[in-house]
Amino acid sequence: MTLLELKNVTKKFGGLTAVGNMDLKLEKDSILGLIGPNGAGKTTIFNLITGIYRVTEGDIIFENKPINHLEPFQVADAGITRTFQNIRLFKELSTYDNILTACHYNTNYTIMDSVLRNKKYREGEKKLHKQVTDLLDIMELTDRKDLVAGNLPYGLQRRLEIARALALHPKLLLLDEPAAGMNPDETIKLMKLIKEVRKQFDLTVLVIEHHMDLIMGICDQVVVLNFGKKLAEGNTQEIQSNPKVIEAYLGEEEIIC
Ligand SMILES: Nc1ncnc2c1ncn2[C@@H]1O[C@H](COP(=O)(O)OP(=O)(O)OP(=O)(O)O)[C@@H](O)[C@H]1O
Repeated sequence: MTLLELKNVTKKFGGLTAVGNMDLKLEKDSILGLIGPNGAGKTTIFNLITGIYRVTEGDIIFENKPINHLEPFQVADAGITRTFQNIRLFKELSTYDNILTACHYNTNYTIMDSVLRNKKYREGEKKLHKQVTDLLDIMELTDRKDLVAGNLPYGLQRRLEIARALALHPKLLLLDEPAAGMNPDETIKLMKLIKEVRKQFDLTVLVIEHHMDLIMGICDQVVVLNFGKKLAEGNTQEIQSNPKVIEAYLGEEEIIC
């Protein structure tokens, strides 16, 4: 079943076509990798899906409904969350509180309940605490829960961003360069975590990444972009042996991995 579809999507910035006539299908429960050289249009696609940018032309369909007119918070409500290329945590808050702020989105008590500290509020808070504790555990951040997020090592900040995105119970998770700045050991650990959370949360994942070992290690399908256009798509083996991809992108592998 197709969860997300881009139909003939174009995004122009003035005279620059960042994404041109893009068709893309993302099957439910799959992990799709989006790769391509710098400036190929990958992050623009994330910004279009999440409502940060408006399409110039075309449609974005999620669960059979168009979402390209929705505001970012409505896209999140529909079940799509993301992480950012440039980490966007609340750097002064603790690891725990960063996840808690996202979990608060799921509460059903009112301001009045919290002022009165009534049963509904207390039960809601207990549920929140459990959600945060579970996410800390899954992302292996429990022993850092009291640390200020800005002081976490880079790799753990990236894991915290994923934990925060998961707090909204997404159906589709968009990861923008989740392994950027990570060493090989951290990358291997991240790959394992992404596979685990995909299963545990029944997630579909769209991931942008320059680390080819991560893409080739976790993706079911890969789409290669070049100058805002689709250059190739297929499974990891097909992509690795595609001469057009090798020429435009994978030939650079030694530099980017
Ligand atoms: N808000 C914007 N205004 C003008 N041009 C933009 C804007 N956002 C992106 N672009 C341009 O669109 C093109 C695609 O950019 P995009 O960030 O999507 O590429 P990318 O594939 O994600 O690159 P990278 O791997 O470096 O992150 C680039 O030429 C970029 O300069």
